[in-house]
Amino acid sequence: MTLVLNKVSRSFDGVAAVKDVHLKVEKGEIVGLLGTSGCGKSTLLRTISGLDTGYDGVIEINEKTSKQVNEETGFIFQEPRLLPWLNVLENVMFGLEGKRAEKLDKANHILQSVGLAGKENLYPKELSGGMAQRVAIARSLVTSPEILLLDEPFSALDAFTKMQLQDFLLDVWKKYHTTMILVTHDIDEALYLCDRVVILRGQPGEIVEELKVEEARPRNRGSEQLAQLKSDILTALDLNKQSVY
Ligand SMILES: Nc1ncnc2c1ncn2[C@@H]1O[C@H](COP(=O)(O)OP(=O)(O)OP(=O)(O)O)[C@@H](O)[C@H]1O
Repeated sequence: MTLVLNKVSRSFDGVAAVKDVHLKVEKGEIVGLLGTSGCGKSTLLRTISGLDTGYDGVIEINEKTSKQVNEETGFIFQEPRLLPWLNVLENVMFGLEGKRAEKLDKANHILQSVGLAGKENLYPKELSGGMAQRVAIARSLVTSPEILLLDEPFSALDAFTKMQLQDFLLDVWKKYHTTMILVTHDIDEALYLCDRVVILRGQPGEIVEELKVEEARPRNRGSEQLAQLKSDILTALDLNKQSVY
């Protein structure tokens, strides 16, 4: 098991944000965390990454517990957070340690492997939103994280770019089999990408349901199976109301 959360709770100033979360994630799984605003999805992701250590309970990554920033994890935010004074290659090299030649080699390799060859010398202001987010993902992958934590990574993008980036993420997964935890508000995105969708509800947020998405990839975004799962998720979120009009 790559990741285990055992009875994880987090409060801020005595107010509970998440409560008694149990979650197990297998190596190479893509797991979606879905829930309405404020149910603690980002809080959970931050505790897993070690960016937030003020939680109760136990988090194990590869059977080790640590309340430090977990080097096994990479974090992708909603916005790319590239350094504007560095070009694409330098941004990807930024988080690496070691000799410059080795860093260059690794950064060039990852850029090549995720289809960004030829973009090395561009600066962030010259990139589209989608391209910048690809670079952010490459910057994270270059450190070979065991688990990629993605906090609404495509929510700032237009619908078409978003779909392209979802396919980009699946290409990355095919190459590296990186375990991924994806926080999203977008049910279609969760169903297109994830092996399993975990639904949180309430304040404090608690896991209320988990659904497996059995459909083989590449998935058909309009399939009946995904439509049925979407309906199940809306019901679990209490959003599948029949019209009374
Ligand atoms: N640093 C903090 N200090 C105080 N309260 C916080 C802090 N971080 C989160 N919270 C509170 O914890 C609860 C959960 O927040 P969180 O951002 O994890 O929810 P979320 O499900 O990710 O929401 P959204 O979907 O809107 O991003 C909220 O009530 C929020 O106000």
